[in-house]
Amino acid sequence: MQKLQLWERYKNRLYHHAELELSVDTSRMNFPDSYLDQMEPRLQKAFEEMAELEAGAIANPDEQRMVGHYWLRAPELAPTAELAEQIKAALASVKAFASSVHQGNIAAPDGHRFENLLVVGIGGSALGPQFVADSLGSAQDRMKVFFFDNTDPDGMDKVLAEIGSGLKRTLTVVISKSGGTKETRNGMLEARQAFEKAGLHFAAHAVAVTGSDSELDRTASQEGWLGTLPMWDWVGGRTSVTSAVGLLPAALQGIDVDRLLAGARICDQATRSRSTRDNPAALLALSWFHATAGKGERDMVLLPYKDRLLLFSRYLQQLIMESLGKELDRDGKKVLQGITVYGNKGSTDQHAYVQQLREGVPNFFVTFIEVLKDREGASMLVEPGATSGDYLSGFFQGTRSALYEKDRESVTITIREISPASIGALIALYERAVGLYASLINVNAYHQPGVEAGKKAAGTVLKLQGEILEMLRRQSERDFTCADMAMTLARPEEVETVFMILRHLAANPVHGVSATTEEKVWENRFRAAR
Ligand SMILES: O=P(O)(O)OC[C@H]1O[C@H](O)[C@H](O)[C@@H](O)[C@@H]1O
Repeated sequence: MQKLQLWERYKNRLYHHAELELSVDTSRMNFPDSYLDQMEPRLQKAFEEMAELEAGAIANPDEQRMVGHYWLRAPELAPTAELAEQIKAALASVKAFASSVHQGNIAAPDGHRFENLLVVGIGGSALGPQFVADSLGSAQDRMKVFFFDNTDPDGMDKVLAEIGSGLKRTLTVVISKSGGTKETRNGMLEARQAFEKAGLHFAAHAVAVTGSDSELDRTASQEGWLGTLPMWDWVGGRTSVTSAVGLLPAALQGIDVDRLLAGARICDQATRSRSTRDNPAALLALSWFHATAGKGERDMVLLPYKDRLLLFSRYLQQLIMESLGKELDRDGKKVLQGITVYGNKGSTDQHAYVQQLREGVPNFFVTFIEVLKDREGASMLVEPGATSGDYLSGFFQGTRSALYEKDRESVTITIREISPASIGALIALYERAVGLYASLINVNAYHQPGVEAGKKAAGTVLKLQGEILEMLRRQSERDFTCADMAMTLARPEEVETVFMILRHLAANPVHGVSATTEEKVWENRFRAAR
């Protein structure tokens, strides 16, 4: 298509929201103009399902749950007055807690204000808080934020080393909706040990965000933590960033959570429109449907031209892939659905994988995110008439054109600046797009049955490890190959798992297991150290 024709298509298709200063440009998606009309009946059905969801329908039938993240930004829309009150009360508690911490009314045991924040969580209980912290943080933050988002001991040591002697002025927020996630429990225990080693009483440094009466809730109350903020079963982990999960860390960091919520609320209003052309989330969902043939046939590459949006693709990976990646559709038919999401940031990726995007396997579409405002304050000229930010803009436009010339399609989202409101709007935009797209492809976006399999299998491995350790200790006079051990435990079919457990045990001193080094690594002999 010629440049001027594309310009016409740009003007024809551009969605712009004046108050949010947000645009969605689908002109570089090659669907015909008739596509929207053709998809209209399916879209209307999706809008209807969304309205039912917002009115409190059981939108997650597998878990018999309502899906209410939109109410978090507009409590008056919650289906009962009681829920509305709970949402308002939780927000008030978040703000009151953060303000007490900032004012020193809730202080470190040495009487000083808390200066650091250690957030312990995983999945939806970490990705949203991390994205918000990274996109909106600054040198003026009220607290410096750190994360434990895994059960990797070395990763935790690295964070603790960074905090160093600052631990005595560190507040720990442990976040888990279910309150039973092992990685988070381990992170909490490791944090507690670090505090105790430093002679500090963990409970005086800890606050929880969790569901009522969860394991974490009970621990927090038995040990007398500083507080507990609620999570509800009608908020999914991956859509929990506008609940206390995201708001408490953000408020403690000093981010204006009211503006974040306001941005999300305004975007929610816009994406409730049943007029497809006026609904930016519907336009995104339709673009995804077009690009992937409604079957995940192409990957979604996210290229935000802004360092502060680096973690957006990681955040969206969970939101999109956990919501859409489903074996069965809502009628129980095998569909193997999903959209693969990856990306970092432009212009950086230009020097990494954009080569393949332009010339290699055409199995993707791009979402560019353009941010008009370069920085606070003035910019130097890096050459006559051009700043670093002008270059960033030039590289964005150049890549968009270069890809389009080679028939690589893209959507561009433009925002004026990075602010709590625009981050809230981006979050809400994608939450809605995922919900609408899930309706279009008839999958339940609000459950994650596949995640349980790995958790159960990990439980089996840990149980087998217990049996192996017991056997090594009981028969400490002898050594075992993995095959011996599997036979001795009467689990010959588990020999590979036994080998992997033994190899890991011997690599770490805590269990007191030693290994010989044989020519073939699977013939190594293991014994309990005497
Ligand atoms: O908040 P939690 O209950 O600890 O859950 C943390 C994460 O764990 C799971 O594996 C789910 O798949 C995620 O959706 C969830 O966000």
